[in-house]
Amino acid sequence: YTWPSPQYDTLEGMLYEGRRSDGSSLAALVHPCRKRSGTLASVPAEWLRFAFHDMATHNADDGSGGLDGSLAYELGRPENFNLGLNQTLSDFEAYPNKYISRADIIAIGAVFAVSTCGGPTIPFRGGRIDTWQAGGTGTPEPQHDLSTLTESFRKQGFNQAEMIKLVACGHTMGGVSSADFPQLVAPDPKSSFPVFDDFDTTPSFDEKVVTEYLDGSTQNVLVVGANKTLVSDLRVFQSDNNATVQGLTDKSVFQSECKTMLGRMLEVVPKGITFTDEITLLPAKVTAAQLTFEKDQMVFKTNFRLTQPINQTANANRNVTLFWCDKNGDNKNCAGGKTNSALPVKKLSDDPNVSPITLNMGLYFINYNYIVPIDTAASITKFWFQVDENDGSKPTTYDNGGNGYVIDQDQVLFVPMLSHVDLVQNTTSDAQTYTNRVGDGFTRNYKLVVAVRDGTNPSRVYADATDVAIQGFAFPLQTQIDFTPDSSIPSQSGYSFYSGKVASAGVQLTLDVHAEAAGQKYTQDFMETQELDNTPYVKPGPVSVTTTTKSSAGRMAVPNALAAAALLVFGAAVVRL
Ligand code: HEM
Repeated sequence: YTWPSPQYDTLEGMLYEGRRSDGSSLAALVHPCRKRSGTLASVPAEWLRFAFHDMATHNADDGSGGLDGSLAYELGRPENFNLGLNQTLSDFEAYPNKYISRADIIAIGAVFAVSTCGGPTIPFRGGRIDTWQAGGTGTPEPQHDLSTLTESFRKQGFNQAEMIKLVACGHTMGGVSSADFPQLVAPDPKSSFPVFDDFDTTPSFDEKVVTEYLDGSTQNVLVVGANKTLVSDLRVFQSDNNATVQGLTDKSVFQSECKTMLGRMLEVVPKGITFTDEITLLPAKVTAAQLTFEKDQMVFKTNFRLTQPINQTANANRNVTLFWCDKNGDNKNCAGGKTNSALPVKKLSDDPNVSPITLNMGLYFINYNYIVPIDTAASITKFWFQVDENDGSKPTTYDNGGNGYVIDQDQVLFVPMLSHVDLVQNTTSDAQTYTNRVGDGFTRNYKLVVAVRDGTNPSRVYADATDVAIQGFAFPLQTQIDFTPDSSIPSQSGYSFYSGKVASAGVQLTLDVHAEAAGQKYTQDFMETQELDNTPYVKPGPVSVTTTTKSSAGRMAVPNALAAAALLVFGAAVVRL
């Protein structure tokens, strides 16, 4: 792993922090093994079933279908009539973006669902690609006979024993609803909510579905229901004389078989898709690195995330220091032996419940936030971190494998604090000009500002704008915005400002900002727009400049401790002005 790996970084964040960067949490919708308010339906069961039904239209014979988000357009089919599937769709709407497809969100949802209810942690790889239309058919239904069911699973890529395992692993959570199958579950005339008959006696992800079936105590209506046409679990489980289910009664075998089978299920995708590597937790992670302007000052903002075992507090004496080198001038790339450094402006500890996956690993996160002023003439070329526990042990340097975390350009910079969004109802004439909107929602009208470094002389300043997080999984926004010089914003410290406009019905617009100049293209990738001029302003922290006596250019000779005698420490104002 080398930073930046934007797709990996984004998927890792969603999986292990369970939320978008603005804090909006996907994991909190399902964790801890939640029931929905009102219906008291099992949210994890609904999410797991959603993944199964999206996948189930895969056809191994021609490689079509699979986990591709097509279920969003198939909810009108009888096999998908279910309130839970519709609610799950709206649970997921706000989370996909340029780097996390809707289908990846569906898979992550299934991983969370299993894990938060005591099931195994299913390994996750990303890279699924979305479709924006309904796909083929073939989802199994309870009235299907055994050969139809077996054929349906064969097309999904599973043999008979695997079918049995998958059904057992799926039907350990949730149950059958009187709203959908009144022939199996009698509605309660006194209640406005449907009645759920659970598949087994526990809401958790466990082997009870199998052991209760085998010991004859099961209340699973797909086994013991009065309507014998609809008892598909009985047909499936006994199709090999119970041999496969008998192999699933042990707790740890059930967990490990389901980990394998559900892991495979989540990787049934249309042909031609290349998965990422398995997304494993990054023990030390740089997030939200951005060079921008805030209140007439160029600033560099970033966050450094460390893990901490639950039940252990982080060492209170620990110093986590951000270091960086100038990009221009005498001290270019720290060649003059001078290194800039700063301590965090904020330290935030995450709740261990941030994601069921991280919780199950026994970890939580500590985030060190940095905001430092950058002199525009000197600018910044790369940064790194040093963690000093101040307990006599050697400090640890995190420098991206030796090269530092490189900021590859300062020619074009997105300026969230000067950008603005207005939320307008779709009925207003302003929104009518925007064709890609959903009937009943809102449109966000954005005014976006970028700073262009003087001397760049761009022939074009523009952004690729993407918004996939749209209500009802409407066709996503993928468009280009042109930016033009904006004389209403005074230029400052060698930068001039450009602005552009876009409208989106979604809630997660991101921008890849570009400036083209003299055959060069400068890009700031994946800039988020959730906070814009509502970004809370935090004054940049003080900067120190440390001078090392022996600094070999190119190699990062990090001073051992800021307090070491050889170092000269100044306040920012002293050094920079
Ligand atoms: C023979 C294949 C299958 C059939 C015929 C089948 C049928 C059903 C039926 C009729 C329901 C009740 C739905 C309702 O009340 O609206 C249900 C629920 C459920 N199914 Fe399946 N299913 C099959 C396989 C699977 C698989 C392979 C999984 C996942 C791995 C799965 C996961 C679930 C879950 C989690 C629920 C509970 C949903 C809730 O409580 O909201 N099913 N299934």
